[in-house]
Amino acid sequence: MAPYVTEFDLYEPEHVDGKDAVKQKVAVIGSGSWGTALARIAALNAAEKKGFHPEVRMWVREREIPGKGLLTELINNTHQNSRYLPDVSLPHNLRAVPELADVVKDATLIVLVVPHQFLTPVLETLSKPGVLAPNARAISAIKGVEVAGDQIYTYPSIIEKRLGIPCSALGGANIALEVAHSEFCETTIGVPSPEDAALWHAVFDAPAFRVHPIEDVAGVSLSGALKNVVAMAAGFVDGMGLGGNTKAAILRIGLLEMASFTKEFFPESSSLTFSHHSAGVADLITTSFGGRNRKCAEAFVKTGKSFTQLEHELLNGQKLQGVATAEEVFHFLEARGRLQDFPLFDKVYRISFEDMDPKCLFENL
Ligand SMILES: NC(=O)C1=CN([C@@H]2O[C@H](COP(=O)(O)OP(=O)(O)OC[C@H]3O[C@@H](n4cnc5c(N)ncnc54)[C@H](O)[C@@H]3O)[C@@H](O)[C@H]2O)C=CC1
Ligand SMILES: O=C(CO)COP(=O)(O)O
Repeated sequence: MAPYVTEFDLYEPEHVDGKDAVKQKVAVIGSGSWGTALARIAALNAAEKKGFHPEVRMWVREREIPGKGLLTELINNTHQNSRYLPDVSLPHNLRAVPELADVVKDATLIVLVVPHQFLTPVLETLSKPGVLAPNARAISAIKGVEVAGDQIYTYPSIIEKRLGIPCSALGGANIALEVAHSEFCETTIGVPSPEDAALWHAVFDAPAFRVHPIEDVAGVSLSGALKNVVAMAAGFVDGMGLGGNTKAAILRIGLLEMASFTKEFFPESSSLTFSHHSAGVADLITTSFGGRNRKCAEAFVKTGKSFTQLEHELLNGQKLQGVATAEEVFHFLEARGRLQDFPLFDKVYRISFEDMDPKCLFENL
């Protein structure tokens, strides 16, 4: 079983003739609310810590903002990403860049944080010869899974395979706006080696953003995906006007399904990831009270509108991840003939996609 917290030595840059042998260069791919919040922390740390290139680049999908100009210029001139992270000042060493290849040029530490729907074209560009530095390593903060028939893949495993570089996972009770306002919280990073632990800890650890590395990449990534499905169930509970007892019961049952799912299909993962870490129980709680999946699921029950419409109306360009994950997980369990042991995951799908009455959520739980 993976240890409770990985032991690692704090990152110390190597020196040659009194100078840093390697300057770590951080690139952040994604500039939504979470991408911008993570880029902000990485840039604050890079400006202060030894061994880091001071500029952090963030990939921004270029667009014209009517009456205001190009989005990248707007972010670089105002040092704010007003669309996705309003009223948050960004450090001046964080630079918005529209070309993906320019963002990762010479980068040694690459943070992937696009909504999972948009990862495929990103990986296509990054996998072209010469785009990535040979010593690059990645971390995924993406919450979702990919399913093909009866096979399921986490994003770090997809990234690692496609790009041929080690990939860690970052996840925790981290609502982006709260993190960007420096409200104290924790995050978990699943790492393939102590070296990755040291580097990613150096990139992200901050007084109000405590980073705990563990040797469970799949567990961290999966818990981030599966808790979104449970958070939808929590939203259905809110939509039906039910109280705290019901929601707590749903979270407990959901956490058990998350842990059973991981134990059965990713046996190398540790059950401690769910019970002891921010990526598990803590992320489930915060998302089920303050997340976008919860909010849209509540409105789904109250209004009868589709999730596509609610995403458009309620999220101002941000993306819902739980609906797609509920669908992926349902089809995977169906293909494996294992739906009967995951009644909560099953119901979330049927309520979302098959017009099942939300009151049926509690049957067979
Ligand atoms: N927002 C949050 O509080 C947290 C989010 N996450 C995860 O981080 C990942 C990224 O989420 P957010 O940063 O919140 O993004 P978001 O939900 O704010 O989405 C906006 C982002 O999507 C991009 N986008 C929209 N349409 C696109 C397209 N057609 N092609 C490429 N990109 C497109 C936008 O440029 C922008 O970067 C997700 O997997 C999410 O679950 C994880 C923890 C916290
Ligand atoms: O993952 C999150 C918090 O850790 C955010 O969840 P939502 O996508 O539901 O807002």
